[in-house]
Amino acid sequence: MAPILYMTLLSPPSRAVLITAQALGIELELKNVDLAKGEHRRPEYLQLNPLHTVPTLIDGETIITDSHAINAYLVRKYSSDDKLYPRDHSKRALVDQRLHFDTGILFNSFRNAAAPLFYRKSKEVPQETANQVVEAYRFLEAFLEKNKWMAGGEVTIADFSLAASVTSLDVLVPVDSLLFPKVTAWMQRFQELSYAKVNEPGLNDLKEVVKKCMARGPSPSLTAARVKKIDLAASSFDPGDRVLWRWRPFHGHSLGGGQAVGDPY
Ligand SMILES: N[C@@H](CCC(=O)N[C@@H](CS)C(=O)NCC(=O)O)C(=O)O
Repeated sequence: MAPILYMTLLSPPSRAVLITAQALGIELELKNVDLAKGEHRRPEYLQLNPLHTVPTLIDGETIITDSHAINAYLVRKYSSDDKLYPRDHSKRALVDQRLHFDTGILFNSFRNAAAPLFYRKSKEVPQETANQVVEAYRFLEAFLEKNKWMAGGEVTIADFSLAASVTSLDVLVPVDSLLFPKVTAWMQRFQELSYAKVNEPGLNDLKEVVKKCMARGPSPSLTAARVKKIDLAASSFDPGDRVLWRWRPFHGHSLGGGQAVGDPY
C-alpha cells in the first residue's frame, strides 16, 4: 500500500515532500488538508499530528509529522542509494544542518512574511520582516560559496526543503539576482531538475493568492470595530475573523468539512 501524505499544495514543506517522492519515484496517496476550514485541527487529524501541521506521512504503522524527517525517512526506506541523504557522517551532518536552517530560519521567515498578507489584511510584507528574509538569503548565498548545491557537490534533500521555501519566499520578497547571484543560479538549476516540476502547481497557486492580497485596497489591520471585539481579559479573540482567503481544494482526498479557524501558521 502506498504511503499516505496529508498535505496541501500551497504549503512549502508539503511540496518539499512531493519533490522527494518524485525524485525517488515513490507513489504517495495524497490527502488534502484544508487549513482554512480548520481540517488540521479536527480531532482525527490531531490524533495523527498533535502539532496540527502539514505535511504528515503515514506509512503502515509509522507516522511522521515533519517534512524534513519525512524526506530523510523516505530516502532511507525507499532509495536504492544514499545520494539524496548520504550515510557518510560528515556529509549527513551538513545536510542536517541545512534542514535545521530551513526549519528554524528560512521556512520560519516564510511564515512571518506571509502571515500579515494572509491573515492581517496587509497589502505588503512589513519592512522589518522583509529585512529578515533578505538576511536569510544572505546565509544561503554563503552556503553556496564553495558548493553547487546547498550541502555539497550533489543535490540532496536539503535542496528540496530549501528550494520549496525559497521559491515561495521569492513570491513575497523577490531574490535580488545582483545581490544573490549564487542563490539565483541555484534556483535556476533546481527548477531545471525534471522532478522539481511538482513544486510548480502549488507555487502558482501561491502567486495567485499573494497577487490578490497585494492588489486589495488599503485596509487597516485592526479597525476600531475590530479592536472592540477583542476581549483581552477573557482572551476571546475570535480567530475566524482573520481568515482572508481559502486554500484551494486539491484534486484529491479531503478530510471533509470543518469550521473555519484563524491563521493556520
Ligand atoms: N516544520 C514543519 C512545518 C510545517 C508547517 O508549519 N506547515 C504549515 C503549512 S505551510 C501548517 O501546517 N500550519 C498550520 C498550523 O501550524 O496550524 C514541517 O517542515 O513539516
